[in-house]
Amino acid sequence: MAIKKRHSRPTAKRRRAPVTAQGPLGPSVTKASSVATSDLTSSVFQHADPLLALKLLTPKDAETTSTTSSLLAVKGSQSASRQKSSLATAQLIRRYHTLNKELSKCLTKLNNNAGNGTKSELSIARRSTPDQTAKELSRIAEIRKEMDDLGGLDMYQKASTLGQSKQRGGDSSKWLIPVLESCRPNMNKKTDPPLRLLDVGALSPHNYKRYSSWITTTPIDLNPQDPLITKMDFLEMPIPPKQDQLFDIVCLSLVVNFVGDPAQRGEILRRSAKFLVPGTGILFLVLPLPCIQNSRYMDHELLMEMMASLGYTTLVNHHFAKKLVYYAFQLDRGPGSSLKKVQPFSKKLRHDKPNRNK
Ligand SMILES: C[S@@+](CC[C@H](N)C(=O)[O-])C[C@H]1O[C@@H](n2cnc3c(N)ncnc32)[C@H](O)[C@@H]1O
Repeated sequence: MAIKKRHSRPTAKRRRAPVTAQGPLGPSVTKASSVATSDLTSSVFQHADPLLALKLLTPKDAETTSTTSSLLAVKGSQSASRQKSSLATAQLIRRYHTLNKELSKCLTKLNNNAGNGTKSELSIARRSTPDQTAKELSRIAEIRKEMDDLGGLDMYQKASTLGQSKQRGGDSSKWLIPVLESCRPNMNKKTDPPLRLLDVGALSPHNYKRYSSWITTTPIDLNPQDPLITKMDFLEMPIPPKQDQLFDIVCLSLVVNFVGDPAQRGEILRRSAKFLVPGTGILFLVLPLPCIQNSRYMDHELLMEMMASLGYTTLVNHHFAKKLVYYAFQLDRGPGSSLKKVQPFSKKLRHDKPNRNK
């Protein structure tokens, strides 16, 4: 189904935003076994189950979410000093993303080798030798070590917080607010029930605080940087069982691109629809501009098709800024209507240009 464009672009006021955090949702985090990482002994590599071997390679005190985000949330065990220059923070963020993606690829391969992949993945995996598995494990240990040396997820988040500081242009909520206002022109912000916003991957619990009279926020993150943020993996967050527990807004600001595994990226988008009120719910999606404008495989039109297949048939608004792209989609699926099985979108070359990202 084609996406309809609804509103013209609002004039976003440049404000830093803040909010009300809601109660705990119940963490879904497990600790991985605490065995030294650097000790890559051949006995580990010879382990019959590569996933078990991987656990043995998990750094001491590393925190992981259970299955879905697997071992991506490596927490820095060393206190690296806070990087101040914007170049340094940008470099750190970029390197962390690259490592995260490579780590996901290695983990997927191992998972397939352990017999947990799809049919076609498994047939490829069956051809991999113990040597290849050992190589994979060794590379995973190297990646983890580098992530840890960088300061882990914690340092990545601190760098990202710097990236959203006032001096660097503020956080992305300032674009969303006028969009929400345009969606609810008749809302009485003082007397109407507040809009419920789920902020996934929140670095601060205060992004919408300024609007707390009409927006109530539930901030969650894999590794909360503030006690008001609930420690929660969105991929494991229980889907609200009742209609009146659904959210009016789900915010995925720079979260989808953070996730290294393409299947998990898709799952995050697919899941978002299950948390929203059908008919009025808004998905706020923020991505780095190159993900849409400089990719060989993805562009604005394909994203529209994918989102429409999930029920997001109205593009309420979008904005291509210098570095980021902002989307507000409305979940149009009516109450009670079930989604047809979504056809998979296979990886197809759309822009065969040498300077485009792979
Ligand atoms: C680049 S930061 C984005 C922060 C903020 N939303 C912003 O716009 O600046 C990505 C955050 O997403 C979080 N994240 C990634 N996957 C997640 C998941 N499955 N559940 C919850 N948080 C997740 C990471 O822990 C990280 O803090």
